Amino acid sequence: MSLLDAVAARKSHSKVTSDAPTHAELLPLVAAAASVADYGSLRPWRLIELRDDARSRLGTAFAEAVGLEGHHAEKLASKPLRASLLIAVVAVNKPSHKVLPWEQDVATAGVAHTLSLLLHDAGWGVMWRTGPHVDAPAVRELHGLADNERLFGWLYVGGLPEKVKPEKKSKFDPESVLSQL
Ligand SMILES: Cc1cc2nc3c(=O)[nH]c(=O)nc-3n(C[C@H](O)[C@H](O)[C@H](O)COP(=O)(O)O)c2cc1C
Repeated sequence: MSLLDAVAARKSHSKVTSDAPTHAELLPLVAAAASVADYGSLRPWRLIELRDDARSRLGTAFAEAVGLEGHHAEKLASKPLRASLLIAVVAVNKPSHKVLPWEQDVATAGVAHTLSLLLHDAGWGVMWRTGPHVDAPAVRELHGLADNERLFGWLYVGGLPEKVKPEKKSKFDPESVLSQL
């Protein structure tokens, strides 16, 4: 499959099986994703794998963030269990006289998009999720974020279900976004 076809075929998978790539399988994909354009080569990002109990702890942090208890808390706390592997995307704002914070954030987003594409291409189901509690203190604390760090959400990663819903994406007209000066 050409790169063009692989990129065009990417779609998110909200429902995935409990399979997940191993740490060793992730490494070459992360290494390739690190090739995104990065002004000043600051590498203003890092990634954190959440597996097993770490996902439950994230769910507890979600519930703590909104002060929920009982059934509602359980429902919210189960959200991170939708995939066996969550990859937290962390933007790390590095001190720089020439590279603005937003320019660093763009590199971080690029890494997350590229990694999700590579995972998709490797046959995994991926969905990037943030949700309303991504900046909550309990969630930040769980990930051990420093003051110069911000969570850009999680790539939920799992196996592709046998029956994947047929593509419903509407046709996109590139002329609508590509103009000329
Ligand atoms: C930074 C970011 C955060 C997102 N957060 C959520 C989210 O919390 N919940 C959600 O349903 N979709 C979220 N999405 C959108 C999905 O990842 C996905 O792109 C969307 O469902 C459209 O599906 P598609 O990627 O197949 O076009 C987010 C996307 C990005 C880039």
